[in-house]
Amino acid sequence: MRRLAPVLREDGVELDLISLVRTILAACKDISFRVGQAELSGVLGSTLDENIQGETQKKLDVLSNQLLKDMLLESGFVRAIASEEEDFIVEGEHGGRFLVAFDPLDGSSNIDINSLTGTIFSILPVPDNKLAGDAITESDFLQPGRNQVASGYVMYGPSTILALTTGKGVKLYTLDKTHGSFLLTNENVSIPEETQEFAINASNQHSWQAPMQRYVRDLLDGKNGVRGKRFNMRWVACMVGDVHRILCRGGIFTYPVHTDNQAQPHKLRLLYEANPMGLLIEQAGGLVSTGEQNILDIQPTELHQRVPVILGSKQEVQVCLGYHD
Ligand SMILES: O=P(O)(O)OC[C@H]1O[C@](O)(COP(=O)(O)O)[C@@H](O)[C@@H]1O
Ligand SMILES: [Mg+2]
Ligand SMILES: [Mg+2]
Repeated sequence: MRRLAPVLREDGVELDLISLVRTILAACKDISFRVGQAELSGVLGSTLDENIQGETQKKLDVLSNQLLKDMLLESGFVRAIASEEEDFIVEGEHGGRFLVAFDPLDGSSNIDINSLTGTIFSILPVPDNKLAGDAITESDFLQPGRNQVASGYVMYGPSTILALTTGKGVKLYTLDKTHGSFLLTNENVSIPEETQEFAINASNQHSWQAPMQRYVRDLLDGKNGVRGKRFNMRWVACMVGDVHRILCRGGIFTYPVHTDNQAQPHKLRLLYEANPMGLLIEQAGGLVSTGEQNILDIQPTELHQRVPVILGSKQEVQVCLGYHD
């Protein structure tokens, strides 16, 4: 099986970007080890702190953030980082040509129950108008998802798996823990266009808007309803796990608008959840939307901006969007 770097070189990926991806993966290998050690290395449980989004930080959220932040900022390839666990951007070397936004540990509520978690990353170019010595500001990160030069996730499950796109399709790599290399295990991920599987947190049903209510009701009606087929439901409570399932066998995933929480009507974050996952899904032949527009076309206005998300198998997402027209 082939290793990551030669595969990326063959895809024509520039050397600095390959080195940057390898830096992210070095941190992820460390996170993977610590997730596996769990109770044995005292990393389970919460800290006494909250992040800027008002969520209690788990010890592994903080640890994973620190590992990624330190390794990226010392790498020389990264000009600045943005993270779910950092209130503001953090600047690195002045020479770096890339910006990295990441969710250091996705699916935090799964940490203490030994269930799926992951790291999500988005790599953006430093804007052309920035000279080598110029300070990077938050606005430099506010680029549409289409600008991403690469995105991916590392999933910490029974195997540690990397899903990566550099704009030429999506490839999966599995971490061989015997010698620490990510080896190519699927060179061309392709999401089936149709599906009979959906993922939504149904406990929020009371607060969905009318189109989503109608769409899910029709799914639940099964064979005798307007859809004429039975749908199955899955919910991992970790976006990485749900997106991974969709890359493997199709499906639709949505975290829609909540009408009962005006202060925070959306859950998922644009820069380090929706955009990187959006690029992966699109590159694998799927579709991503807020219900109104393609997620990758959104012009971000805030670092920790949240958006509604509908993604997955092309035809099923189109059906769902039909209810929103
Ligand atoms: O707990 P809920 O409401 O089902 O939400 C689950 C969603 O929240 C998230 O866990 C948010 O990610 P974090 O753990 O990084 O905050 C997603 O991964 C997942 O899809
Ligand atoms: Mg997350
Ligand atoms: Mg997180």
